[in-house]
Amino acid sequence: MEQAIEINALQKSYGDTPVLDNFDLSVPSGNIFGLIGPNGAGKSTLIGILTGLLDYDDGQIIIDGLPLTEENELKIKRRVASVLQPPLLFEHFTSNDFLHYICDIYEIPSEGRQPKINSLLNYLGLQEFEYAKINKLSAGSRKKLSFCAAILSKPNILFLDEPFESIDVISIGRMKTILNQLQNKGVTIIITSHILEIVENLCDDIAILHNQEIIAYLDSESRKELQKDASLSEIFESYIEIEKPQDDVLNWL
Ligand SMILES: Nc1ncnc2c1ncn2[C@@H]1O[C@H](COP(=O)(O)OP(=O)(O)OP(=O)(O)O)[C@@H](O)[C@H]1O
Repeated sequence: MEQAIEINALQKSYGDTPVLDNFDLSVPSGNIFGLIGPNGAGKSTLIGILTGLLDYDDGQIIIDGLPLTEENELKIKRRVASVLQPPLLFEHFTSNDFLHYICDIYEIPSEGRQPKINSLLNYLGLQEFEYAKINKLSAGSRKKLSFCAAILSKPNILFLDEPFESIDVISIGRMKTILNQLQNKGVTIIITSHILEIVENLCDDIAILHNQEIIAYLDSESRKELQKDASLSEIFESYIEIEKPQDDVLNWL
């Protein structure tokens, strides 16, 4: 099976503290891939590295068949898009100007652009904010706008770091519909989320990141087997060894 992303022996530390240690991961092409893990596990750090925003110390990364080197960086950036946490936006642009700017960067033809922008804004409940300055938008609207920008750039690989945080249920449903359509077109989607019910329903393969490495990789076969008797939350808890607090620890409440 072709891999959209291949990571070998990746090392990343902040100062003396390792976050990813001898880290390996492959994501199959066309997968909606869920990366889950406790707070501070390193999910955003990994997404930051894969989107070229963060440096790493050692290791090999191949994205869409191209080794992540300085030479390939621009080519890779043209093939991937991301929604980061917090989303990267230009605060003083209007929503509409921002989306046009993204289209310019990705050389999306100007003909037919506005109807595409409007249909996305409309579909995700952002139409009334078309001419609003981004710094006036709510947290959920900012995230949805960042999602629109990522979709407009027509990526081969889409990185979504906590895409559903602050989003209302109707918009979540619509984002999921868009993601399923993109998958049907062959796009690979990598999602980090703490909302395990969504990950469970939306994702194909799921990996658990903990203690600087992938401690479990659940492909569709192993998920079928494990999820006969347990939800993803229960599976997650069974893998993450967290010291249980004593029952009376919050008696002071
Ligand atoms: N710029 C930074 N400098 C120093 N340490 C950092 C920096 N960014 C992240 N860290 C640390 O790296 C570790 C991994 O952080 P990261 O944000 O990647 O985790 P995460 O899995 O995305 O967490 P969460 O689920 O809470 O968003 C944490 O211990 C965090 O404190």
